Amino acid sequence: MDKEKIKKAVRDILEAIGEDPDREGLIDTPDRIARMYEEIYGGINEDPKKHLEIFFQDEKHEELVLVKDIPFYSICEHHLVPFFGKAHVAYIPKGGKLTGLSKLARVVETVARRPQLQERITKIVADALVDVLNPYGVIVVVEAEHMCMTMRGVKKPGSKTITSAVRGIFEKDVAARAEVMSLINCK
Ligand SMILES: Nc1nc2c(ncn2[C@@H]2O[C@H](COP(=O)(O)OP(=O)(O)OP(=O)(O)O)[C@@H](O)[C@H]2O)c(=O)[nH]1
Ligand SMILES: [Zn+2]
Repeated sequence: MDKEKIKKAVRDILEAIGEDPDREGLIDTPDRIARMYEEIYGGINEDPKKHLEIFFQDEKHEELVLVKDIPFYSICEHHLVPFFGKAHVAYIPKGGKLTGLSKLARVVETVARRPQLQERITKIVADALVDVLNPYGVIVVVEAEHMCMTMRGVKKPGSKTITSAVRGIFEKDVAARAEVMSLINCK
C-alpha cells in the first residue's frame, strides 16, 4: 500500500472540506489513516482461499459444520463508510476435507477487508469453500447494518440487510437448507 499517497490524499480532503490539516488534532490524522487503511483494507491483495488449504483428512465427518455469528467489519464501496454485522458459514464436508473452524472466520475477514458489497462478500466466501473443499454443500448468510443507510442518505438506522449464497445439495434439498437456516436463527 502506498502510505505516502494516502497521507497526501487525506491532507487534500481535509483541506477540501475547509479544515486546517495543520491544527493540533488533525496534524497526525493522515498518518493514522494510512496505518488504519493497511488494516481495514488489508484483504485487497489476499486470496481468501489460502486460509482453507489445511485439511483434517482423517476425520470422516460428512455432516453439517456451521460457524455462526462471525462478526465482521467492511467498507461500502459506494460511500467508503463502514457496514458491519455477522456472517454465518455452513458446509457439509466431502471425502474428509475438513478445514479449521477459525479458517472460516479468516476467509470472512479477508474478503471483508476491501471496499465491498455485501452480496459480493457472501458470494466470494461461498465460492471459496466450494473451490477448495469441494463439499456436498455450502450456505453463507450475511447480515449487516450499512452506515451509508443510517448516518446519511435515506437515514434508516436499525435496518438490516440479509444476503445468502447457497451451493451444492442445499440448492435442491429444501429441508436441509431450512435446517441450517433454523440453526442460524436459533439464539
Ligand atoms: N446492493 C448493495 N447496495 C449497496 C451496498 N452498500 C451500499 N449500497 C447501496 O448503493 C447505492 C448507491 O446508490 P447511489 O444512488 O449511486 O448513491 P446515493 O445517491 O448516495 O444513494 P442513497 O444512499 O440512496 O442516497 C445505495 O442504494 C446504497 O444503499 C451493498 O453492499 N449492496
Ligand atoms: Zn454505501
